Amino acid sequence: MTSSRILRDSNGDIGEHLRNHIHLTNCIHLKNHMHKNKQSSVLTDRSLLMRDLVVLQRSRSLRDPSASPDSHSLTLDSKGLMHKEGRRRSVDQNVVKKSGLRLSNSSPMVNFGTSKVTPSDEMFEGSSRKGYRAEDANEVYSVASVKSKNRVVNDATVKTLSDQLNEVLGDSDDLVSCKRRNARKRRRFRGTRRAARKVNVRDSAGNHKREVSRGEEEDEEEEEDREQNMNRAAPRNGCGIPFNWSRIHHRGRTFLDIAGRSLSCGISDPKGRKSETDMRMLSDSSSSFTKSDREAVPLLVDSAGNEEGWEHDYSGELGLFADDLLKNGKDSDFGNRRNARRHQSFTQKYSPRTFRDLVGQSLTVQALSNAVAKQRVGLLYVFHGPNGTGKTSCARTFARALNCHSTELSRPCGRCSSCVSYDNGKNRNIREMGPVKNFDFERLSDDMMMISQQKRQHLVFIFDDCDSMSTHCWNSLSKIVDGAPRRVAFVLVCSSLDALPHIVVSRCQRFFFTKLKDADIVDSLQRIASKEEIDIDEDALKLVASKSDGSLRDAEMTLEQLSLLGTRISVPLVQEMVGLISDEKLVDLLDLALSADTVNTVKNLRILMETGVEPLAIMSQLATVITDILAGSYDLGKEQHRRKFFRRQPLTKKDMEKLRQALKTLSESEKQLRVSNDKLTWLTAALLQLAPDQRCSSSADASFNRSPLMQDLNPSNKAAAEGFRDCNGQGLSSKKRPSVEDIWLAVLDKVRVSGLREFLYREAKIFSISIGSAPTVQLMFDSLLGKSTAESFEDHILRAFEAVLGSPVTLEMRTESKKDARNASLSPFHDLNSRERFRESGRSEIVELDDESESGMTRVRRKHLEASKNQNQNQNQSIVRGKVSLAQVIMQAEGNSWPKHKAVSVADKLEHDNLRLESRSRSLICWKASRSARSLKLWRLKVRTRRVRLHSLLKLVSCGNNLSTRSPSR
Ligand SMILES: Nc1ncnc2c1ncn2[C@@H]1O[C@H](COP(=O)(O)OP(=O)(O)OP(=O)(O)O)[C@@H](O)[C@H]1O
Ligand SMILES: [Zn+2]
Repeated sequence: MTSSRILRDSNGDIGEHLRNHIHLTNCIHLKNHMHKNKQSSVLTDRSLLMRDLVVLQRSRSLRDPSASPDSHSLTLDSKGLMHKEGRRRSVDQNVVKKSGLRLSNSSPMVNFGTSKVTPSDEMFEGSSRKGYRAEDANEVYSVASVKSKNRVVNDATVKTLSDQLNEVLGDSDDLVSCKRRNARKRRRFRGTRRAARKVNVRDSAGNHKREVSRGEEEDEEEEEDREQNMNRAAPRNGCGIPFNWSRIHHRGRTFLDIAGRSLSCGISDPKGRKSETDMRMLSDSSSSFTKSDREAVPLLVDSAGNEEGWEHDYSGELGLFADDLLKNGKDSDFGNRRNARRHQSFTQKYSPRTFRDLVGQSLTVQALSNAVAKQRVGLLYVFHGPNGTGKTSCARTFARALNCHSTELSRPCGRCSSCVSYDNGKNRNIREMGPVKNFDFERLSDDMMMISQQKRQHLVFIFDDCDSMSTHCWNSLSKIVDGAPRRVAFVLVCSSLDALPHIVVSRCQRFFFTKLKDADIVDSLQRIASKEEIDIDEDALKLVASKSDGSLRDAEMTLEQLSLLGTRISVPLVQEMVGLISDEKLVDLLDLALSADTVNTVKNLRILMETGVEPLAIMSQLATVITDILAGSYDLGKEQHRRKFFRRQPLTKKDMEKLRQALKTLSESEKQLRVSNDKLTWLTAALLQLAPDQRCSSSADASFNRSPLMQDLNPSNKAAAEGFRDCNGQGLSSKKRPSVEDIWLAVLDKVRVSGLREFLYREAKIFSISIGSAPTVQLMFDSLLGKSTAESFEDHILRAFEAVLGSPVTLEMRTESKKDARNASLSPFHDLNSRERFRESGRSEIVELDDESESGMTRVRRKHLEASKNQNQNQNQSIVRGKVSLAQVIMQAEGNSWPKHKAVSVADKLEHDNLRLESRSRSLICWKASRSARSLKLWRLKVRTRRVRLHSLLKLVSCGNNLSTRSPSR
């Protein structure tokens, strides 16, 4: 009953036609006829038929029932289905019986194929095929049936059609001549498969772009051209499905190949291919490639057939094509295909298909869609901009729009034959080249000529990552461009124009693809998340967006990764997944830094770094957190109790100002961090600068302030720094300024070996300490012997310094130069031992090395000088004799109310006597030391110095202003 319904075609002849196709392939064929006759009465049975076809198809994978006494005992995967679809099975039998073929009696299923072919079959098949030449198509099925009857199949392995095909191809080892045929067959088959593959490749994200080997493409083209010619010879009234669909399942021999190519199915298609729906089934019918394309068009499309529950129930080739078809059937931007057999990444699945789908590139989209609408198409386009912003997708959309046939819908419509053939990877008017070095443009001239004969068609070449093209390649492009006919366009895609030759770029319409705004990315992600039913917090989406740096592709990839976790996606989860530090930890770190807790800041930072997070990432996250706090969008309430700086809520105006300064410091340091090889040190230094008190003072001051020393020192020792002021003239609390002696005592205290401690106490003194990004300590010894003794304990000494200063230290040991020694002997203290001299020295001189490469992180050198007991009295002398900065002179001038002329003359003297203003760095070096030491020092400074910083110069100038404007009043 049902079978008769199936066979009843509105034209009355489909049943007859089907007799010619009792073969799996023809199930597909049959399906196509069903599809084509949508309006016919068969329509109502389509879904039923589809199930039948699936059953038929499955039967290919079954054990050959002829080997089994029970022809109806179906096994393996189709078993369940067969039980369920028992009625359908009888239908199939009827179909077969009605066809009146010489089929096996054992089971109708047998006739649709077997899973294993033996060499004897090969021979048999070879001979039986001979008969085919003289006979009509029916005979093929006779052959098939006889073949199946004679098969001895013991193999119960389920094989897909492609497996079987491969096997068939592999079987032909014995015949050399077969190999070539098979190779060709394989290629042809690959051609059909490529339709499927191409879609994937082209849809893929930029990183999976298709790389076309020209040679391969040419081969394919030649092959297709041949087919095209053959197909032209086929009867025009055929159904359009070349017979070689059957061929691939029949290990065709050479003559069959040829016959297959030239034979077209004999059924006429009364409705033709005019309707839009039918056009979707075919390839680009208006192009000259129509007929060759047609054969690779998947045949199993039917929206009615795509019922839930079995739409992906196909296996083997049928499944492959059905899957492709389902995919291609979706012409909207967001498909909702579920349970897809082959996984598509989000970037493939949600790749923009129309201009409307392109996010955040409105100007480009507007210009290009207008160019399409007004037919004002240029020859050369270049799409450039950051990665993952839609350049390639836009190029494809543009190419599709240029070739789209639709007059009603906005182009590209996704429905016309051109659009569909593109989706199937068969539109040869759109050529996409992956990153290529060389490309033979001259070979395109034929294609170009051809396109000029096709109406309303454009030949579009997309060169992805075109910056990889060689000079030769560019030259030939510019040559061909001059003579290119109308309706040819080249779209060059690259991230930067820099690598492209000007001669080409200047002839291009240039479209810059901006980084996408976070809001746009969030919107897109939200759409995907709801389509994919991903449970994700909005804040988490925002974080993903902000982390993807304007690249929607990156964002989509992250979302996909997160979706695999299978739980609700929250901010901390995202942070962990993308290697970010949780906000809580960041605020803790910020709190320590802002409250000048050096040791814990450094410790915490190290712990964070151990998780493998990048210093730059921490820095930018810190900046983000500060911005959030400033904007009031960060809730500090949660962990308030265990924090210092953030304990007070709400933050005062002063606190906010400190945060603002901290943000500024971080943003300045970020530039240095980017170019530095020692990012961690820079980050540490930057963090240590965040403490409010160090804004205009040096980082060293701050380091001292927060070093463990500060907790240990006896306040009475801290008087040494009294009178010192920072460059703004603001006095720093003496409590916060330990003397060098204090440091030395603390260090000695930390030395674990008591003999060593004694020895150092007697023999050594700190010559200088520079604290900043890379603290350096110079220890001075009285004798070479003392120095070499100390050197053998360098590790201990170093550890002691590091413990006190809270960061890695560079230790240099030296002996006093002869000159120093002579001076020392002349000095009133020469008879004192070093320790006593140390004590006597009293006050440190500070030299500011405002190294431009360390902008804002002024390195301070505390020098141990011969002290002057009467500071005022010996002021001039100490300036000249010691190492001082201009800033210090200014401070001194202010502190002592010098008259202007005195300050100026002292400054002048300084300039002449003491200053070395490095041309490149503006480092202010006040140096009074031996020539060799000086050159060493200068060399070290140069190493550290990178660029001139204007604002540092300005700072100097403003210091100078202070000197001249303030002093006169006194
Ligand atoms: N502007 C956009 N609109 C919509 N989707 C986008 C956009 N940009 C990127 N995407 C998503 O990212 C994927 C990759 O985009 P595409 O390859 O076009 O970017 P691209 O700029 O060419 O990148 P690349 O420079 O790395 O090749 C797309 O498939 C899409 O899912
Ligand atoms: Zn279209």
